[in-house]
Amino acid sequence: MAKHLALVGLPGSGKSTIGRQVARQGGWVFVDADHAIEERLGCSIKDYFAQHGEAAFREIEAQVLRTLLQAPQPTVIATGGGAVLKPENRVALREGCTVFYLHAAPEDIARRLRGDTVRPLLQGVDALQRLQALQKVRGPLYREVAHYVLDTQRNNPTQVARKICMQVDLAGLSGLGSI
Ligand SMILES: Nc1ncnc2c1ncn2[C@@H]1O[C@H](COP(=O)(O)OP(=O)(O)O)[C@@H](O)[C@H]1O
Ligand SMILES: O=C(O)C1=C[C@@H](OP(=O)(O)O)[C@@H](O)[C@H](O)C1
Ligand SMILES: [Mg+2]
Repeated sequence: MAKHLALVGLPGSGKSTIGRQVARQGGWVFVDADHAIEERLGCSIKDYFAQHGEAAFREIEAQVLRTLLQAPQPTVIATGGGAVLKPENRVALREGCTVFYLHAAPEDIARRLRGDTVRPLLQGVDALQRLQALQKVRGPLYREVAHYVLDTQRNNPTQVARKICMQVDLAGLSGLGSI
């Protein structure tokens, strides 16, 4: 039985912002997986990437995700944009959560993230081109893992959060633990 609610999507799709609002609106616990990873690492994800590389980060990310999914209380989890890359993460997310894919076009996300300095995959490159490449690889993976797909482009974060809460209510998922 699914117990948690997870948000997946490209970096900048709004997982952290909207996840926090969904939890507030629905009275659930919120966890940002990236924050949990940084607590575990004792440094920023950006610094960890620079020192150890992406593959090492993905191992830690998978371990932290596994821990979060074991939480006894229903939790809204904002995943990192690359959490879907590992097949075992996709299986664990799909089985342990109701998963919402927050979709936005790379062009819109590039605008949202103009001036971003914390996302290692978007530093020192053409952000739009990188986001387009990420979308090509990850788009099918987000869709594979998602129970619901939401277009976030014409709605602000509060509106998207409200839509998610409505969907949770409609599908009888309120309380999440009793899906
Ligand atoms: N639906 C939206 N419309 C406009 N801006 C948004 C929307 N969702 C998120 N944002 C903005 O985009 C930026 C990245 O959001 P964030 O929640 O950090 O994304 P993620 O966690 O998916 O990387 C933030 O400045 C946030 O306010
Ligand atoms: O897309 C990615 O691979 C990543 C996205 C980041 O999270 P956001 O999606 O919240 O930016 C963070 O996990 C890390 O920088 C890697
Ligand atoms: Mg985030």
